[in-house]
Amino acid sequence: METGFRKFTAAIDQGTTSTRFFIFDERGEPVAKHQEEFDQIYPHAGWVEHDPSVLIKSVENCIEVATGKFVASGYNTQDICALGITNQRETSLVWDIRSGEVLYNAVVWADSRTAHIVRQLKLEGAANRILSKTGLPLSTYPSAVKVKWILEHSKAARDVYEAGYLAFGTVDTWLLYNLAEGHSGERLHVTDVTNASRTLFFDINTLEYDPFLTEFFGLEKLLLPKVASSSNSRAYGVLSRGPLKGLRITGCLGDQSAALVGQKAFEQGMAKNTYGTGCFMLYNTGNQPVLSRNGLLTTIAFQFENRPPVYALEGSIAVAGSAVKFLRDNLGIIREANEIGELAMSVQDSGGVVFVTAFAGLFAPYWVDDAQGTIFGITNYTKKEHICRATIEATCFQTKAIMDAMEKGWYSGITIKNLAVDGGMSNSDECMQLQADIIGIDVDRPAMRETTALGAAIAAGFGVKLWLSFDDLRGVNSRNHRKFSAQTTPTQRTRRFRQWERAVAMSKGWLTSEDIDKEYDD
Ligand SMILES: Nc1ncnc2c1ncn2[C@@H]1O[C@H](COP(=O)(O)OP(=O)(O)O)[C@@H](O)[C@H]1O
Ligand SMILES: O=P(O)(O)OC[C@H](O)CO
Repeated sequence: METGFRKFTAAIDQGTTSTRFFIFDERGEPVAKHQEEFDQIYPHAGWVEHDPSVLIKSVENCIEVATGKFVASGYNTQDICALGITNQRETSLVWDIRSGEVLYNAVVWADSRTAHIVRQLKLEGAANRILSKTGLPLSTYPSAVKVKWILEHSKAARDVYEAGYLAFGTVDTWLLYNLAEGHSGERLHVTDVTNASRTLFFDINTLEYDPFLTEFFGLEKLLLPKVASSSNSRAYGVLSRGPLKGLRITGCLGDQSAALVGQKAFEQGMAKNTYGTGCFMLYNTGNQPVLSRNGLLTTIAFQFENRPPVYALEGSIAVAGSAVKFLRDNLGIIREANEIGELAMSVQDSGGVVFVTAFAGLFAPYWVDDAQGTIFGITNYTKKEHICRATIEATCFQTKAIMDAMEKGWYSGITIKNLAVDGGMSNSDECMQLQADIIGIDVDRPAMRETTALGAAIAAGFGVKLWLSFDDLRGVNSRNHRKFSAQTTPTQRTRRFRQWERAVAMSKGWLTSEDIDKEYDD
């Protein structure tokens, strides 16, 4: 049994596929955790929703079970000094601020039902202005278009909007609204700068909502959450129920930002790549937002209290672990996600198969709405092992395309010397070896790969002054990194990547404008 006074930090990690709760010690080692996968709702092709009440329930369960384990190990909950929240970004919810009644399922970031709205909005010629304010392209990915769709299709939401009571939130805001309260017992409607920077309502230069943007989307009456720094001693209140009731919440940030913090990539020039449901590379550009001309996003990486924001260039891949899940749940090629690596490596190569996993168009650096998942190069020789390999390679090739886009940009003189990785798919040695083989630089994986949750816990720890400077984190999550080095020649890499690029080019234009404009009944 552990004795003695220790300071623990806790983190809720509400991801796309699962929810987790962690309690970390001061070296960033998890001492208790619980994780639950929850149902994805796919009402039509390209649509993805989450049940808002399931999100809350899964967080409550995870807190309850992990806290039970913590106490059973002899620890005292009084020694947990702060809680951080991190979440899938862009996923959008609306509710009646008077009653808390939710008015539609959460429309998930990867959902592409808004392709027709985006096509129309692009015709208005404001895309460049929007990009320079928000760092985001007009696409199906950010929140604004999802909310616009909800208002066009849900009478209940529209009525509450017209009456001026429709609250909007990303998942962090939704959780804080339901599971927390302010220091005077008030209900919270709050978010952090990183989540706000994914909505298309927020100007990342001024750190304020921009009326031009809400007007552009026709959403002037929407109630937007207050925006606070990612590490903040007061804005996020305390937990209002459960075994950790009263625990201060002093960290809140989007999951990709949290992973950057968890990897301790605090300085300009540091980058990380997180292989979760999707895969997201963030490159720290310091205190200046840098706009990309090569299909990357500009985002707020994090902002600690009383400090200026830190920005990042981001390469977002919509489908990574979700393609592994697709092989498991839809095709039945594997029974468990962790089988894919071994199967992929049991063949010498993909046997000429290239899988463009554009389940809902392609994100960075391509931004193609009219692509759909396409498998090229199938022959009589093709076995499921080749498909497994091509599935992993799809994420690895997109990662290479993003690295190229970052390095090609004249704006920052970026060279990435090694790639810090984490997230579900990074658990597979085989996936990480294939990644190194495709990019030709070292892949660096920490032993403790729950960096997203750790990043939220670090933000929370700063909010209660557990740590005062980034130097204080020297001992946190620094043990046992593993390096994967390329076992390919430059010629092999170039040849394989060209084949991938050819496949991407051929997958474009599969959906016609008629397909895109097709509306389903709600
Ligand atoms: N050993 C593995 N090999 C390949 N993919 C994996 C492995 N373990 C998990 N995954 C994939 O990683 C994803 C989950 O990663 P995670 O970081 O938990 O995602 P999220 O935060 O989006 O919920 C799943 O889609 C799963 O298919
Ligand atoms: O659930 P993840 O980890 O793939 O992350 C989702 C992203 O935040 C979406 O932008």
